[in-house]
Amino acid sequence: MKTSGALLLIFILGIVQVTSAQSLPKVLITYHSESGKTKAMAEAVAKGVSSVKEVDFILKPIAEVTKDEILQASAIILGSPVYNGNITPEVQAFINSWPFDGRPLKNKIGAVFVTGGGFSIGEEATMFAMIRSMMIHGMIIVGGEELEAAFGASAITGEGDFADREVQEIFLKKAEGLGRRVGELTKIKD
Ligand SMILES: Cc1cc2nc3c(=O)[nH]c(=O)nc-3n(C[C@H](O)[C@H](O)[C@H](O)COP(=O)(O)O)c2cc1C
Repeated sequence: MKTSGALLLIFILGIVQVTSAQSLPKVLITYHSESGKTKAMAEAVAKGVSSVKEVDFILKPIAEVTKDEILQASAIILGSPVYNGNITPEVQAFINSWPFDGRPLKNKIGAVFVTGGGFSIGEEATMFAMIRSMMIHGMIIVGGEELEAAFGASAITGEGDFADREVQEIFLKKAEGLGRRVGELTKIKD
């Protein structure tokens, strides 16, 4: 009798654990990156999200994201390199693939990050291209923790001291702060 009681308790605890693991809000961090700079920013965003307890995240390139992952995410943090002052065609195609009928993305949190070769040759325009699309879907837009990441996190990767190097710490910190803020707000909201 005692043994069966203990087994029942273990079974119930197992169910509770599985249920609570399943119900954690999820942040989808996704990006396009050809030479690794935007990927490095995405990893820093993930570091920020992972510092928040009871929030899960998925980190993967846009090419690997499924429709279910988009639908199930409580927040989407999207990253693009700047190409000719804009998002890349791959990021545009990804956004175009988001389900629209019934506006299933409405009230999900949205945030953005970019990397661009130079100062003031497209990084803000690229952030706003993604933000505009997110707002068309009814998403709630969130900027970074710092004033210097007000619209999202950006990194300069090809000009002056920032050329021919890894993405610099000052930019990675902005990305991390963005992830942490989105994580915290996702937790409050869900
Ligand atoms: C086709 C192409 C167009 C680009 N256009 C711009 C641009 O308009 N402005 C800018 O700041 N950087 C531009 N860049 C530089 C990239 O945005 C920059 O190198 C970025 O960090 C690359 O990201 P990735 O390493 O994740 O691919 C361009 C790069 C390519 C390949």
